[in-house]
Amino acid sequence: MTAAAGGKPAEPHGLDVSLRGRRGEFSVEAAFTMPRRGVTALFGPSGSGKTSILRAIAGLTRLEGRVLAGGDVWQDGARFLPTHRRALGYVFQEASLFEHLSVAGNLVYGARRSPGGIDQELLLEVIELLALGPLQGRAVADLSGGERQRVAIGRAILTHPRLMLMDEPLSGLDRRAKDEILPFLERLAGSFALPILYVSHDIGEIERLADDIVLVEQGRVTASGPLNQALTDIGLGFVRHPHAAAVLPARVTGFDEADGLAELDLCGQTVFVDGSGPGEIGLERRLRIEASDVSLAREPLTHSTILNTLSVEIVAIEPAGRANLAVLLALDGPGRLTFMAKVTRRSAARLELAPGDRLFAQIKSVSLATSPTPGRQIASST
Ligand SMILES: Nc1ncnc2c1ncn2[C@@H]1O[C@H](COP(=O)(O)OP(=O)(O)OP(=O)(O)O)[C@@H](O)[C@H]1O
Repeated sequence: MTAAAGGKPAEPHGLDVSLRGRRGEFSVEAAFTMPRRGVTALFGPSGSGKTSILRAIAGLTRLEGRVLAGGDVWQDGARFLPTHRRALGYVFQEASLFEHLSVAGNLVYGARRSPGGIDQELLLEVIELLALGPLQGRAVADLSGGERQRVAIGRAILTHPRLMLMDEPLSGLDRRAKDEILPFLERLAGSFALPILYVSHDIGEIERLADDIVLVEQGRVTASGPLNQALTDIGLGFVRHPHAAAVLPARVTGFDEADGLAELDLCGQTVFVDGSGPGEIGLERRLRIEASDVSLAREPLTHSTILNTLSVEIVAIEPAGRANLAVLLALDGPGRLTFMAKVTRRSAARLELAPGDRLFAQIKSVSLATSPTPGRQIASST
C-alpha cells in the first residue's frame, strides 16, 4: 500500500533534481531524475558528495537549483520548502531515536505529529513488515544496532512520506546485523509503494537492493539509469572490477523437490539455482552472475558438472587487466539482457572471439541476489 494520511492513497514521488553549489572547498553539481518506484542507489566512493546531495534534497542544507518531487516544487529559484514541509522520510547512518521513549513510543511519535494522526492499519503493517512486534515494549537503549535501524525505518514510514531518503543505513552495523536487516529493506519499497533514494558505497548492497543507480564522483553525477545497464556498461568501469557482476530479473517457474533446485525463467531461457521450496513459484527474483564465473564455448558442453548454459551473442570485447578481457554478452530472447564473461586474452584468441558471434555461456555459479524469505542467505548452485 501507499503510506497516506487519513487513509487517502498518496501518489509516491519521483524526483527531478538539478543542484549545484559549494560545501566549503567541495563543489557539487548534481542533475538526475529518480523514478517513482523502487530503490534508486546514490552510489560513489567515500567523500564523493552523496550525503551532501541527499541533505540538499531533504532541505537540510541549501544548494542552488531545483528539486521537484512528483508535482510539488520543493525548491526552485523562487521557493525553498523547509524539511518538515517535504513529504519525505529520512533514515540516517546512525538511528537517532528518542532514548526516553519505548520502541512503541518512538513508532507513534512521528505518526502523531503528521496531519492524519496515527493510521492504525499502517502501524500494524509496519510492525509486521519490520518484525517489531516483540520489541514494542523495549527501551530503545536495550536494542541492537540492527533493531534500532528497523525502528528508525518504521518511524519514518509512519510519518506518511511519499519518498524515503536513506543515508547508508547499514554502515554502522556488523555483518550479522546487515544480513538481518537487508531482507527488510528488500521488501520495503514494494510493500509500501514507497520509492527509496538509498546512499551507499557498497556495491554488494546495491546489487541486492537497487533497481536504478545514480553514480557520483567528486561531487558530480556522472551517470544514471537502470542498475544492470550501468553494471554492464563498458564505459562506466564496473566491468573492470575483480568481482564485476550482472544482476538480472528472473521468475521462478518450478521447484524440483528431489534435487532441491528452483527453476527460473531468464528472458525465455531456463536457469537452475539452489531453491528454498515450491512456495517461491511465480515470484520475481534477481540473479547475480559474476563475470569470472562465466566461460564461453562454441558448442554446448554435455559432459560437464555445469548446470546452467545460456545462448548468447557477443556485443563487445574490452580489456580488463593485463591478461584478461571483459566480454559483454546479450542473452538470446526478448529484452536482450546483458551480462559479462571474464576470459583470458589467450582463450579469446584461441576461439577467435568477435562481436556478433553466437556462443554458449556456461555459468559456474548463479546466485539469487535477493533473499527468498526474510533472514535467508544468498543461495547459489553450480
Ligand atoms: N558543511 C561542510 N563544509 C565543508 N565541507 C563539507 C561540508 N559538508 C561536506 N563537506 C565535504 O564535502 C565532501 C563530500 O562529503 P559527503 O559527506 O557529501 O560525501 P559522501 O560521498 O557522502 O561520503 P561518505 O560515503 O564518506 O559519507 C567531503 O570532502 C566533505 O568533507
